[in-house]
Amino acid sequence: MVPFNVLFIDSYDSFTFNVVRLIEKQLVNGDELVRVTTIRNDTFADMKQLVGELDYFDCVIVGPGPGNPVNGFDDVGIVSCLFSGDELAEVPVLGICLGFQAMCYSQGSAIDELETIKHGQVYPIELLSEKRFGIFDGYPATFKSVRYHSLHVSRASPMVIPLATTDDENGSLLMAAKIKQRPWYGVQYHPESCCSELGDRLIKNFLQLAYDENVRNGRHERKKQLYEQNPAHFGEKLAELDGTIDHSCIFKKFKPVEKEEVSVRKYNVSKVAELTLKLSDKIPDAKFIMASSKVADHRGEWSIIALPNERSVVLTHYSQVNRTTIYKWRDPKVTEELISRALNGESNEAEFPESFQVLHEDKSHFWITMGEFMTDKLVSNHQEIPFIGGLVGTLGYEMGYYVYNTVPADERLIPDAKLVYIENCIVIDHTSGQLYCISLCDQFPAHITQMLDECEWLNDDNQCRDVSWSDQLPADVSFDIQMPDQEQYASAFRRAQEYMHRGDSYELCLTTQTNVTPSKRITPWRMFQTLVRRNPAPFSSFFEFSDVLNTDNTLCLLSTSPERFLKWDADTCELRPIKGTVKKTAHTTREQALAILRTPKEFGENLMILDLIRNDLYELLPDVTVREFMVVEEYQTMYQLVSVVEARGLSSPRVPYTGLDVLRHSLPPGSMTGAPKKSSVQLLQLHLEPELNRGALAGTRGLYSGVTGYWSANGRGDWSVNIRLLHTYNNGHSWHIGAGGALTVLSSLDGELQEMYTKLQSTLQMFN
Ligand SMILES: C=C(O[C@@H]1C=C(C(=O)O)C=C[C@H]1O)C(=O)O
Ligand SMILES: NC(=O)CC[C@H](N)C(=O)O
Repeated sequence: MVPFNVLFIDSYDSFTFNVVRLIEKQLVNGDELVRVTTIRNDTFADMKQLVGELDYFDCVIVGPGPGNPVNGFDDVGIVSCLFSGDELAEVPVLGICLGFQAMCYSQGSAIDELETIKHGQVYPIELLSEKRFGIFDGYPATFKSVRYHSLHVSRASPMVIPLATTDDENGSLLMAAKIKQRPWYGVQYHPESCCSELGDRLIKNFLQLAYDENVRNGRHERKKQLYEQNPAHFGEKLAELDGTIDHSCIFKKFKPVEKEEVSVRKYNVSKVAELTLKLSDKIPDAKFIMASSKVADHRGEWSIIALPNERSVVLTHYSQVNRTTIYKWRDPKVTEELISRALNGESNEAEFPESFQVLHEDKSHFWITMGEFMTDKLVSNHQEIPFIGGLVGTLGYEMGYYVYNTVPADERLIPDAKLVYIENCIVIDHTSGQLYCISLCDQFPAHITQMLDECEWLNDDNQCRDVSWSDQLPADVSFDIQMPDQEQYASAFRRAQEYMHRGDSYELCLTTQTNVTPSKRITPWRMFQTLVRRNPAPFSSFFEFSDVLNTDNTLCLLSTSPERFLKWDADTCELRPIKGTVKKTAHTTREQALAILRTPKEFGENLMILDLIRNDLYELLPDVTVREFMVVEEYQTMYQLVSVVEARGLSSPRVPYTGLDVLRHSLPPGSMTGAPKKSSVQLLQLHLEPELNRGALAGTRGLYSGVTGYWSANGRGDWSVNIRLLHTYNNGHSWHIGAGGALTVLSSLDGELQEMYTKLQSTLQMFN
């Protein structure tokens, strides 16, 4: 039987797939499955192209999005002209938010900016008394729904039949309507938000109305005939439209096998978090650390010390020149000069040492390179341990969707991603007090196990806590600190407000860059030791890559991140977006922080990102739930509002994706962009941040706002957001610190400036 087909038109919104999944969950006419085909608002250049496709669909749903339907195709694509001609006259349509506004506008209604804008706010929607049928069949007189809009239907034309309203500071506002003589319906609110009630009923009612309408007007019969004439062609047509949005996977999923060479040696150790750093300090070899310097529920339970060796392969991507280098860690034949010539295309392969390769590929293909690199290394061993070896490293902000490294190719080349393949590691479970020395090839360094065997304090909490290093940096070093310019910040803030008032974004995470130059280089390890003492956090990371010998062109990253971006195991993904920040003073209690963090401003800020994260997950996975809703977490210098979202289904044979796909797909982290992601990222990168961060590299964020973590050989992964970190591209001769926060229409300049400084201080304080 041919399913009930819905054409969904997406305006590059960050809530799209929340709606799409809601539609797919419904059954029409009791038992007909619903199939949704999603296209973008610019997939077709005009209505003539789209009209030929309509007979394949039972109805059209026009989703939310940035922009204003009044501004035409450039702003909202085909949504600007969907309703103006007769092409859709008989087609049942549901417009949501932007789609609703476009529909009403086409009928002669006026669209204007709201006086008081609502982004991520819950309101009672009141049905006009006689309208509790049709799309509102079975509804109570009022129900709660989330609003995300700057614009509204300020004057409804006579063609618009009002169905629902809400009241706020703006007066009474139109929240739902039907168009006269057309099977067209629309809602201004967002039925798909996780804080909206009865969203599924609205969709179900609409789909049923669409079915009944099509039976009446003959469209149902036409679609049936089209299908019966050539079912294969019908299917191909839908597949072709589905393919207009790239949902390919990085590599074909397979079941890895157990490998005998994997060795694990266990020690009982103290549960004290400082153990990791104290132990690291005793290991003279190079190491990368993903440590918990603050153990808390569900995060920071594990610490990892990854030990690179001469067999470790280093993958580095430079999107400025679309090239990836692959070589062995500290291979004496791989020099800075060789890399530089290879990246600029000045050398040929015959000159390359054996371990060295350069791939000409864009950042999107880099993910495939990662996947190919790992496919023969994935094993089924030790699923209970989060990391057993594998790729560790960092992916910068510009690796994400819609962001580009805008530093010209003839300027200094900045890596956007660096990952090192690790065969040996120490993994510590702080909750059970277990330490594992793991080798993927049964060659764990003997001198380290010997050191552990002889170590007398591994089990002694007090001795573990007693770290010997200072919380101060060496007194003979001074620091030149270039802070963000307040005037520039104020100007960017005001322009951000204009964009949000115009409806181009609902939330913008505006960030600044601070540069610190020490009078004398301090080793990254010494810097990190002080940083973690000053600002302990569950996701502290230390990466001094030093992957090429004899060069200062080396990437280092010292992070004290409070925020997990994405963790995955065999079936489940977990994301923990933080949105909402209160500075800690001697007088703020947790209760007071909670009261502030639950005000409309912080609530809306968090909800928008929560819905965005649901969307990013729903795009690939069928089962997404909000496990924790806006809880307060306490850190050294601030309180933060955190939500936890979980998605299941990675192990399902119906899901072609792996955790790596989810990671690729959901970068950059929504908590660092704002919503909708595409428009917000572009406004930030092209219009707001270049001037504000003139000292930085042409408006790029670099490692800040990216992620750091691992993809383990046993298939698991865990990545934290690159915030509260220092990073350097020149081995610590100068450091960059990013700090920022999400702006909404409820933000005040002073409040946001304070928040940005509070975050900046969490790292900058180490220089005092
Ligand atoms: C932008 C930063 O932090 C992000 C923004 C937050 C906010 O707006 O409340 C909170 C945590 C991070 O997701 C930063 O620390 O620089
Ligand atoms: N969520 C939306 O669809 C928003 C529509 C429109 N851009 C507005 O801001 O009002």
